[in-house]
Amino acid sequence: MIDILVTGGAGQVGLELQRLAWPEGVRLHAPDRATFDLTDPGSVAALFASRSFAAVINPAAYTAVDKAQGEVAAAFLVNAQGPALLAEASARAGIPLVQVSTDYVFDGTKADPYVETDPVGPLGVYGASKLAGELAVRSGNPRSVVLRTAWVVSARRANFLKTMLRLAAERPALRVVDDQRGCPTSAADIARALETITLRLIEDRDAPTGLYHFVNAGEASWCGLARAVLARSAARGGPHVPVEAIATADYPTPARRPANSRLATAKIRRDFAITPRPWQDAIHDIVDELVPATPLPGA
Ligand SMILES: NC(=O)C1=CN([C@@H]2O[C@H](COP(=O)(O)OP(=O)(O)OC[C@H]3O[C@@H](n4cnc5c(N)ncnc54)[C@H](OP(=O)(O)O)[C@@H]3O)[C@@H](O)[C@H]2O)C=CC1
Ligand SMILES: Cc1cn([C@H]2C[C@H](O)[C@@H](COP(=O)(O)OP(=O)(O)O[C@H]3O[C@@H](C)C(=O)[C@@H](O)[C@H]3O)O2)c(=O)[nH]c1=O
Ligand SMILES: [Mg+2]
Repeated sequence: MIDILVTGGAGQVGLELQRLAWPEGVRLHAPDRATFDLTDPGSVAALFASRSFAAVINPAAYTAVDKAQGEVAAAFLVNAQGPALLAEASARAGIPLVQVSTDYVFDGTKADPYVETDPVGPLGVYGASKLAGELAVRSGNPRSVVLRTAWVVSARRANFLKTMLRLAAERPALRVVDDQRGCPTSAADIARALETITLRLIEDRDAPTGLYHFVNAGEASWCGLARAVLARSAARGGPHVPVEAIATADYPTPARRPANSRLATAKIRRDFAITPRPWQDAIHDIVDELVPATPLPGA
């Protein structure tokens, strides 16, 4: 039996990893936070002593971008110290580690999509803590992949897509920033990419390691994403309201966010033969799950 440890099993990506059909003979272990705290050295040691894993996937994180500005220690504990402990334990066990990271490691000043070799420069605590996690993983376990993704959406847990549907049901109109551009990405698609990478690392000692970007194809502003979500909702008889395009200056937040955090995916396409689908297709699947189609009158 091939046992794979998945952290943060109740999060967006952790849940989708468990919804995937894994090959026969592969078993996921996704302990909840009450039974496994990745920031506690004793908890990590006990889990690794309890069975021999073939690989670790770490999507667990402190993901509250604005709140992190006032909770620096808590963000670094989960996003940097946790990954450092996992890197140490997995390296000692001689197994690969796949870490999930973020587009918010970039400052957003580049005109084009970011590639893996571009310099980083996080604008906030969340991005800085995730960057520290990347470095801890890469230095602590050479058999590791750090997968940067962005703008994660799914039908479960809290995310921007679900916020837009909720607000559309509560308000006559929405105002959403149109000058931050990125790549909306389905948690289910991230889970499939993680599966491909992890199985490859388990099977092949010479599998590629290091930094990779994975996002759905295409790009959007938050305003564009909101409009696409509500258009799909409207088509199914769900909540929809007009979305006004505003500037970042008109929507003040505690954390600064990059104006451009689009990620280029040529490297993961080449090394892992992973082909991301357009973000619009992913958004349709998720909205369709959340907004059951209303039959037409008389139908
Ligand atoms: N969400 C996004 O838009 C983006 C996310 N990412 C990265 O992708 C990864 C997955 O994100 P996503 O699925 O959205 O995250 P979620 O916030 O949905 O889930 C994170 C999970 O981590 C768990 N967790 C937090 N602290 C600990 C701890 N100390 N020990 C064990 N588990 C812990 C949470 O537990 P609990 O259930 O108790 O809250 C939760 O289940 C993260 O690494 C994130 O940084 C990258 C780009 C965009
Ligand atoms: C709710 C709302 C947000 N906004 C703006 C605020 C912000 O600039 C932008 C996105 O809002 P959110 O706070 O939902 O998104 P944010 O928490 O910044 O999302 C980020 O999460 C972390 C975990 C990541 O790693 C990133 O890739 C990214 O997905 O939209 C509006 O303009 N109008 C609104 O009604
Ligand atoms: Mg948020």
